[in-house]
Amino acid sequence: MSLLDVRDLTVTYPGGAAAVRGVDLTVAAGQKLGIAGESGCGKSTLALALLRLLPAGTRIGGQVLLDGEDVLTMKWGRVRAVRWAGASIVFQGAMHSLNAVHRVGDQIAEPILLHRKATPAGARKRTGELLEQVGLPAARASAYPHELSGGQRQRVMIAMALACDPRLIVADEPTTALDVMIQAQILRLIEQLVAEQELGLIAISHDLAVLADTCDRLAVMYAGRVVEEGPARQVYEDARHPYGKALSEAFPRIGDPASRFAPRGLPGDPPDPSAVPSGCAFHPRCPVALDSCAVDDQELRTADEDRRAACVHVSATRSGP
Ligand SMILES: Nc1ncnc2c1ncn2[C@@H]1O[C@H](COP(=O)(O)OP(=O)(O)OP(=O)(O)O)[C@@H](O)[C@H]1O
Repeated sequence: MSLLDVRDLTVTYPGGAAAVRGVDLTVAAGQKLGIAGESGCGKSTLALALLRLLPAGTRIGGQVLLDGEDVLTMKWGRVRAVRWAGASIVFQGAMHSLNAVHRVGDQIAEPILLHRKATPAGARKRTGELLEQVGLPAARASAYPHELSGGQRQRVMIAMALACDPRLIVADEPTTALDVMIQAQILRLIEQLVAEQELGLIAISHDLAVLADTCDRLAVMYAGRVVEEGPARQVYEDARHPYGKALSEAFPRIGDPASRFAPRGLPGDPPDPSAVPSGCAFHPRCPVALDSCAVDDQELRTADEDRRAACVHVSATRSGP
């Protein structure tokens, strides 16, 4: 059984924005899945739906099976426990997620006291261990968030996410606000923790190159759907869906000086989720769209062993459009 098994997940915000439209995903213990897509494609909504963190009135359909238990139908008391010990989220912008008036050690200790029923001394000890695990001295527990650098704060967020020994970490743009060197350090840290503890990881980013470097598998989202999925490097280097291709060409290719100087942009924007185009949602921006693409929607189908893509061209030729 997979650690996480998402089946036909749909999310519709109050007002009718269909931000996630029928997503299937699996993550095994020790596996790192990257989710890529431009801003507005539904990546954060998907992450929030996994732990039922969406605003009241949002309609969620499908199943989110964490160790076989459906998060979407469990009682709220159980959901709160699962949010720490089952799956934890590391958000972007640690400054906004940490409470400015409390010492970081107290913030890490809080879920340990609450969900692990630890004694204050036990929680303090565990907090020190967690800080060291993320590469900070245990004594930094007494610091306030503003006394730490951006990278250190993000390390604290990771320590907090690990506080109750979750099985799955969801990292939503965890390094976006950091400079490139610190980004790389934080990503290496997440990779190392995932490997050591056999955690599952969902890493969310608009940057396919970063995800290809960090993850085992990649799912590309467009207009609330996964349009392409497969082994990370293969999806990055040889995408089968025209959107995956455009996205990988929009970023400099690591180790390829020619493309570093000529990243191609992707004209237009993802659609408003309240008015998703008919047929394949990508057709208005697609360079290889057929007339039928405005009418016929495409399901994800096997493009090659271990790879899936939702494009009319995929079944026509093995190497795609
Ligand atoms: N509370 C809300 N009510 C209505 N629509 C929303 C709400 N939150 C997000 N949306 C819409 O849902 C769509 C998906 O947003 P989401 O934040 O999930 O995308 P994303 O791919 O994570 O983008 P980003 O990288 O900018 O976070 C967007 O069009 C957004 O405007």
